[in-house]
Amino acid sequence: MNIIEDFNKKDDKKRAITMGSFDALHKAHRLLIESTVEISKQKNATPSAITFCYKPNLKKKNNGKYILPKEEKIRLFEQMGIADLYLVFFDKKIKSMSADQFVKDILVDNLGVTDLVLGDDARFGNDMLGVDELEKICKKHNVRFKVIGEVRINDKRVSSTLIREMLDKGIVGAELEQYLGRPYIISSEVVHGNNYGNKIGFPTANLEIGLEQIMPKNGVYYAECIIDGEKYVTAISIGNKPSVKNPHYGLEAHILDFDKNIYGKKITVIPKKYLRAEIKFDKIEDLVLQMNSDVETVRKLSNGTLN
Ligand SMILES: Cc1cc2nc3c(=O)[nH]c(=O)nc-3n(C[C@H](O)[C@H](O)[C@H](O)COP(=O)(O)O)c2cc1C
Ligand SMILES: Nc1ncnc2c1ncn2[C@@H]1O[C@H](COP(=O)(O)OP(=O)(O)O)[C@@H](O)[C@H]1O
Repeated sequence: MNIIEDFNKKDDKKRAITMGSFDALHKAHRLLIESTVEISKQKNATPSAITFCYKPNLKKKNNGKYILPKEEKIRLFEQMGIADLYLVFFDKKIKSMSADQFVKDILVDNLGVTDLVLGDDARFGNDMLGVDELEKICKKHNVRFKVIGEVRINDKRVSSTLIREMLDKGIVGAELEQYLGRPYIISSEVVHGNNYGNKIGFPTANLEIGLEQIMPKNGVYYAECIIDGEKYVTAISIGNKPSVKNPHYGLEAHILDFDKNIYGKKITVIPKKYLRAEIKFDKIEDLVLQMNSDVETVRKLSNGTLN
């Protein structure tokens, strides 16, 4: 997949394109991308997408927080068959364009767009036009226009806001994934922690999480973890570990039946079920007892002796 960082490079490709912030790359987003890829196949066009770059301090929406880290978002676009991904800052010049100018000057003249696929709530241009007006503009410039209607599951509209609310409530695993249409994963490099885990008999791989990344609510979860392509049953804790010195935010993973040095490795964690809130223990022995009990719960959930 090509990652293109501005709209100025012209070529002679014909493109079917979709556009949006795609914060969660949830089920409705996936339908937009699937439709773009399908149209591209039929029309022999290049399947393309436009999405926003992150500028955490400038992007006020959702306090500058996002669900998908940039790297993960790129991976998902590629996996879904997008060939050209425009990862572009919406700078002053683009912001000041009307929808008509954007379609004509950027989409048609620069990018060679023949087909535009948008969600039913899409709006763009300094005039913030919605899909009815955008359809007319596309017609005028000979761009075929397709709107993907609302996606509802269990009577809820699938949206990035819904996904954010679910993560805030600690909803992960199958329940969350039906709205995402894909596994929910957290991928990061294993870094050094306080070196305390081994001392208390519970080595925990520490994953550093950017403060801009929206995470499931703090607490202990049953999870799986993928290391070098192998899957392991895992107990994770997300939060500030209030019982120990140097409390700081992160994700800690105790991998069951595992004993290897994995510092520096990129590992993937798949949270499956929220178990409990973080507790501030006064005595480390109590923390260890609780962690033992968590591991037993996780083991039972993984072998089906507990639901
Ligand atoms: C399953 C599990 C449950 C945990 N529960 C708590 C908790 O309730 N309270 C807490 O302060 N820390 C909790 N932790 C975090 C531990 O305090 C932390 O893993 C330990 O201090 C080792 O940290 P280190 O890897 O930085 O050395 C938990 C960790 C795991 C893996
Ligand atoms: N079962 C296991 N689960 C997690 N990490 C393990 C396990 N066995 C060995 N390790 C290794 O031990 C490290 C964690 O040990 P720990 O004492 O908690 O140190 P730190 O505070 O640096 O995370 C992991 O980063 C990993 O390299």
